[in-house]
Amino acid sequence: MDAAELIEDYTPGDFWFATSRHTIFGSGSRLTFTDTDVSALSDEVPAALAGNPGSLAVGVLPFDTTATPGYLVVPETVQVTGPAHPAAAGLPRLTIDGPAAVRAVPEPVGHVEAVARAVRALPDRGLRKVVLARALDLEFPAGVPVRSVLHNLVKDNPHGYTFAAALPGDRSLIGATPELLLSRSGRRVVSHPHAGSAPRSADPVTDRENAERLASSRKDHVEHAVLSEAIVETLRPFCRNLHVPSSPSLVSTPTMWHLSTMVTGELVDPDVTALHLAGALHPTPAICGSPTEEARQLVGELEPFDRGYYAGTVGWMDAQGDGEWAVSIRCAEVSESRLRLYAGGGIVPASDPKAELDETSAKFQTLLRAMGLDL
Ligand SMILES: C=C(O[C@@H]1C=C(C(=O)O)C=C[C@H]1O)C(=O)O
Repeated sequence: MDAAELIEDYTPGDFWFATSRHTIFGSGSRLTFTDTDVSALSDEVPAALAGNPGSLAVGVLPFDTTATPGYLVVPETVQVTGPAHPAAAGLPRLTIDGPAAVRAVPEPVGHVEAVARAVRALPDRGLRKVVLARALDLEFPAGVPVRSVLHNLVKDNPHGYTFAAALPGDRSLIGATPELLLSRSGRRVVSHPHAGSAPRSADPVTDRENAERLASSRKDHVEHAVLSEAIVETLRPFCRNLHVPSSPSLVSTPTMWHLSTMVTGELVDPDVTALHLAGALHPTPAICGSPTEEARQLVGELEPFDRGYYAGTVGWMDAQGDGEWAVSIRCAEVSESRLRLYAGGGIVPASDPKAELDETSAKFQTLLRAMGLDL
């Protein structure tokens, strides 16, 4: 069965991870690991996989790994097939009945105020960058049509990582992110951090202008450098031959332009697993800030909600320690009848609060489009 057909078998609770290389689909749970200690998970999961060469562990780490448990399962069955695209582009678009209610958390004006406070707080607290997010709560009294949303997300997103993962309490995390936190294949390690953003436009001239403005924006290059430096600093002790391009590249999703840097390296110790490296990198300044602890503190003061599994990581690891972990952004947490959608952006001293609000609105489009909504 190819991935475009496999998507029809998805039901909430399953694991779905589609990349341009392959599609991983896991069902049921043979073992479950849940812990607020990432280093404990990094020990327990490989130990449980050892001796089962074909087995995989799949799941999520939250934004705040000390407050919210990481959640990984060894599925009963795993199917690995080729990439969903190009076949998925030919899937029909599924119609989704609109939500009964939509609520912004905070209201847009509240996010503008929070960004303005963050801009003022940065120099006072010695921060180079902080990432602030907002949420949209959508109510679907007849139940969130998770499979249809995932189907449309897969159809719309040929690149990056389109995912659905089980969360504790019969909830799911669903989204399509462009950003790779970490992959490991044998000794080869890759991280593809993204920071610096501009919206896509249906008008090709405006679209090109947005891209060019981003490519030459000093503010966005500063925001990006804070991130790429942190990734390199964390990976350096683990790697030899770390390759870091001297300047970021312009990349796009169907809804956003970004600056990105493809970092590659070779592991010194081949026993260091993908999950261990992902845990060492997380939370990066793509979704938290720098310095990390001070930024996390400011996020807690300025955001009126718990991020849960947004701005964490989602992925898989096998018995050899290979795996892929994507940054869980452009995503929503789904329960029976409620979908909470999140979007954030990096704030540096040169950030403009209204532009930051617009950036989060543009980032919501990944999920809103998949639901056929124009909000
Ligand atoms: C935090 C998000 O995105 C991150 C923030 C970016 C930015 O500030 O420019 C760009 C890509 C992501 O690393 C999000 O989409 O919610």
